[in-house]
Amino acid sequence: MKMIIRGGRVLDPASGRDETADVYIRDGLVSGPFKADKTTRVIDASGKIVAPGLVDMHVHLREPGYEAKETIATGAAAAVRGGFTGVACMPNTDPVADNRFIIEFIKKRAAEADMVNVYPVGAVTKGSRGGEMAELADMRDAGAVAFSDDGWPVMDAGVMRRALQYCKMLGAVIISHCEDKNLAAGGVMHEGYYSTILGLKGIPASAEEVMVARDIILAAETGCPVHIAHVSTAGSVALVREAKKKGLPVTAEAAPHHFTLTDRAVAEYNTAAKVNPPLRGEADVQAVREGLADGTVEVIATDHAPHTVEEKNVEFDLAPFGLVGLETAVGLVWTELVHTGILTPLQAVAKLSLHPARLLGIDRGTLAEGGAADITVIDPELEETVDPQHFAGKGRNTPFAGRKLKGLPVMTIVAGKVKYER
Ligand SMILES: NC(=O)N[C@@H](CC(=O)O)C(=O)O
Ligand SMILES: [Zn+2]
Ligand SMILES: [Zn+2]
Repeated sequence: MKMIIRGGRVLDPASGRDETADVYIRDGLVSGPFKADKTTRVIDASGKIVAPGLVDMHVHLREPGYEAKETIATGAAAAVRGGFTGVACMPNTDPVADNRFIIEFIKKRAAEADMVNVYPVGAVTKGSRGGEMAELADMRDAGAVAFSDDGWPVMDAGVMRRALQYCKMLGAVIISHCEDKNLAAGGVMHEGYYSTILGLKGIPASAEEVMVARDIILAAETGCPVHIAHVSTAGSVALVREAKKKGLPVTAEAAPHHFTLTDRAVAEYNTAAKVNPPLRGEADVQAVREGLADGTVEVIATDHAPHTVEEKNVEFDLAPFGLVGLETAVGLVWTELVHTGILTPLQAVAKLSLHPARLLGIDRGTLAEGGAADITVIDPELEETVDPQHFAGKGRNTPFAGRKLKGLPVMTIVAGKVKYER
């Protein structure tokens, strides 16, 4: 199958390319120019952005074990509808992805779904219980792209230090869910004005920040890279910024909900706004935006965390943490960051494709000739009101229902095949 995507604004952050051009696809790869014949599909992309396929380095696909929330197939469908050609899935499944057999199972399921590239993340510790280290080398060998106990922190600094040293040897990054369990204990939302008003137990900013500081100290001491998942506070952004200034191997990601919403979204005890780390205050949201703008936060990742309606439809205290993000991410990035001038389109695309691909060490995130034809086409002017009933994923737990978004994915191409078309 041959394809020509004509006349779009081609953005390729790897080369800084930003120009109106045609993109050619042949045999699943980006190719040099050729003449269209009867077998060539020609797509008119005028007025649209043509970007390397977007990579979400932080999603929860829930399989094995929690198939009522999501499966690899439904998560993959949500991904392509959201403009993503690749997703890295977290190991907090049942059983936990802490050995090569689960990693292989995930890859097999992903191949059967034949929709999107799925990059499994292996657990740092057995069962993600924070004690004994998991079989990292074995999982790496089976295809784990990174390691994380996401959902839980690695509370024991000694274990974290040893895991970092291992991961450096393996050439894989550790993705750290920064949460001091003692400081966060029992909290269900951000500790601040709204937690007081609502009478809900708060999670202080310090619960995140002491762990970010610890991980930076360990990265400095060992020289091993650490990636901070879902940064949510002004203090975390400042710590990462300082670490980078010192040249330490520290990177960070932010989720759309953390650069868009404050803890005010919880005000009607809306469990769709219950997430970990929690939605923070105004100054935190501002700081995350500044961190994105100045390059401190180089990745945007959704932390797509589907739960069933039944699980979320309970008292706020009892509801699970997490919200779905795959199908609203591009719209939120464009509406909140690009149309507002915080990021250029090229910067936004870099944070959604090239940067996560580089961190995971995968051969994606560029439109260079000869590479896999994973491509996302975005209409920056297209508007839509979020309606969770239209989601391809199983989760309906979004705090963005009814919100108007401008800038949406209109075509998702994986290895030269159109997997989503609006
Ligand atoms: N973010 C969340 O609120 N929940 C995630 C776990 C996590 O990312 O820490 C989940 O698995 O549901
Ligand atoms: Zn987490
Ligand atoms: Zn997560």
